[in-house]
Amino acid sequence: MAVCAYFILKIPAGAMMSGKLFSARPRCVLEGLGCWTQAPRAALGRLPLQHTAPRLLSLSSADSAKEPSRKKLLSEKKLKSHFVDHRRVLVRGGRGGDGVSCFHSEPRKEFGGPDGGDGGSGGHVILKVDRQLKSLSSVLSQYRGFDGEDGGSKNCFGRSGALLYVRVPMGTLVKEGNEVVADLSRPGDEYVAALGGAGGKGNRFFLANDNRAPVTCTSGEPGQERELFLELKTMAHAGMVGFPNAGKSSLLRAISNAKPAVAAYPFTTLNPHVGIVHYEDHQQVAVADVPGIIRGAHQNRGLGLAFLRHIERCRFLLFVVDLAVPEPWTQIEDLKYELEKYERGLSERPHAVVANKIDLPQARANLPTLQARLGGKAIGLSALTGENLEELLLRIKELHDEHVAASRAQGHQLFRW
Ligand SMILES: Nc1nc2c(ncn2[C@@H]2O[C@H](COP(=O)(O)OP(=O)(O)OP(=O)(O)O)[C@@H](O)[C@H]2O)c(=O)[nH]1
Ligand SMILES: [Mg+2]
Repeated sequence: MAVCAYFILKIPAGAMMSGKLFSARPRCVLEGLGCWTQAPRAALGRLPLQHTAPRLLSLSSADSAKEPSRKKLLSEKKLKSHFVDHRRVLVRGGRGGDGVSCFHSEPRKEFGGPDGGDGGSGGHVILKVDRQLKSLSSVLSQYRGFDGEDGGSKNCFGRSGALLYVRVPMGTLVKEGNEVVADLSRPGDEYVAALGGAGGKGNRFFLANDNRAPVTCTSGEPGQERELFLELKTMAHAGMVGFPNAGKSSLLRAISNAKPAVAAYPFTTLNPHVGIVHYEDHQQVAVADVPGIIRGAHQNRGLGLAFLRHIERCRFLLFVVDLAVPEPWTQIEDLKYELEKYERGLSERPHAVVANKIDLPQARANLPTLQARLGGKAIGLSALTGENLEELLLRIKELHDEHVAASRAQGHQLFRW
């Protein structure tokens, strides 16, 4: 199944304003709020709102000063045609230029000897990471490198073909057949997809003691030809997984400036969306929202699991459950089971459990049981009203900091959006 996707990356204009740890709340919800201070974790459940310094976490917003964006949002269906997360590409290196056979001749120098130059070599086709790209949609189905120029008389060598760069998004996996040949997961990564052909030799090259007038010249070689499969694995720090309608997209809208569609029917989200959460210390955490998973997704029920490739590389996960359904804790078991079916060990990544829709009475009643089952680790909140969002934000930061520390200890390069 061809999974197409599009993700929205919007960095709020207010993000760089000083004194804002986080700024992306819809105005209607938080209008009039001052700022949030970092309260002790135990007390966070009750949301103490304090209008005191120091400003650590601000949900009042730059938005309020900002004019609403007039940019028209694309529907999920349209996004599908804009965002491509896998592509088959035929790449062929440039052909080498031909060598030339000719002889030097000038007045009073009848046998000037061979002077046919070599052809230039063909240009390579190179895949190069471009951090601005977020989809493979700009990648065409075929690329042919630039040909080398033919050689010339008077020992002139042909010019080599220029390199042809194909820009791909960060997180592109290059496969040939079933074999992974390159993983372009860091900024600036390059991969030579097809080598250019060698240039041919002119007759000057064949000059030898026993052959003073060679007429032989060779033609340039064709470039390498390969069929490659590009697969995009979105690179975000956190990946949100949950059943359809759990409120993942609502949550992403609430904590970042991304605008995924929200509706009361399942499978509203068809494409991954990435939103950026901005913290006061200028840290930016990318959070990905993917389509909903249902029980049996590994047997291709619902939208299947193919889109999980977009959270495969997330450093930590957010399990989002709808607390208003009967026995919401079973959702977590089902989600973990499906993740394990997709990739072993995926469900054991560092994670947080987000119990959404706490504003509903039946949800509030379910929270103590869920907490008891999870040892008090669930974060009860409401994406709709904004209740207790800051506990989630702090937990995301905690998980991110742990990941940063672990990466530094192992000497890994950190990636930034
Ligand atoms: N009462 C209440 N409703 C919510 C809350 N969060 C989301 N909803 C509603 O739940 C419905 C589904 O929300 P979405 O954000 O689209 O859910 P989703 O998990 O992204 O769903 P899919 O994209 O289909 O997987 C919408 O009608 C939301 O308005 C909440 O905190 N409280
Ligand atoms: Mg959604």
